[in-house]
Amino acid sequence: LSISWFNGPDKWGDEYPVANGPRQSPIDIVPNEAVYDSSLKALKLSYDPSNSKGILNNGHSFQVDFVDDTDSSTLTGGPISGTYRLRQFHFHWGASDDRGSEHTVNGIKFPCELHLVHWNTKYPSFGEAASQPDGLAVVGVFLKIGAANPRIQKVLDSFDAIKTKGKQTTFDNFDPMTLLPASLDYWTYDGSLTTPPLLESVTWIVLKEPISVNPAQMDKFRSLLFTGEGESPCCMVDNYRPPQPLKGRQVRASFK
Ligand SMILES: COc1ccc(/C(C)=C/C(=O)O)cc1
Ligand SMILES: [Zn+2]
Repeated sequence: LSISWFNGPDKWGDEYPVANGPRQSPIDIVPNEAVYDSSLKALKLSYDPSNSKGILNNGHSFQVDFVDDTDSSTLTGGPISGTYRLRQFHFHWGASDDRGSEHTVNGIKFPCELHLVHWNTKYPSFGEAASQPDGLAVVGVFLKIGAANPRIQKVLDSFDAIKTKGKQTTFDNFDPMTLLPASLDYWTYDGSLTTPPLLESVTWIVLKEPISVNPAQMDKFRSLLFTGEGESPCCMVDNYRPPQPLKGRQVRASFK
């Protein structure tokens, strides 16, 4: 699966017709139009740091992969029923601080967005779950420019070892809980993967409260390359899909 952002999101529809489907992501979240749903449960995230395996430059972002053969790192509660296992987390960011997030809020773009990808254990595998309408649950967290974030530094410090496409390195004992904001208030809606194959299998859970990074930390994201070793270097930036048509979907809020 090699998607290049050069034949950007506008052309994905040629190869992946679902790109123009009824439940595509990301979307623009309009808080005033979100419906408070008192039946929404609190998010329950329970992660085991020993499950973190490695960090990989996959040519369109980087991801931290988790051991997901037991229920030791899970998402329950929130808008979902059953148990979803953490598979990986990754980010999307811009070439400058005025863009980079996939979801927007009242049209506002954040400089970066974190995605924690979980899959429904009612299915036998991640791949199988990814093709089911209730197969995945992704927690989205906005990053804003502000105070330095000591908890993200371990991720950034690994970048020199994964600068180019296909490079990976070990990444032990990392607790993704440390990347979450104080409040777990969220918006939720039915959507899709935001990169090909754009499968419409994601229950999105977007946290209202951003976390912060300082400008130097944000610049570190931009030191990664889309390109492989020995190829003419192309900075890994602007790896975000823009908001897609809501097509009548309702966004619910877990908070008033
Ligand atoms: C089955 O192949 C897949 C490829 C990518 C993805 C993800 C997790 C995409 C995204 O983050 O938008 C899932 C499955
Ligand atoms: Zn993503």
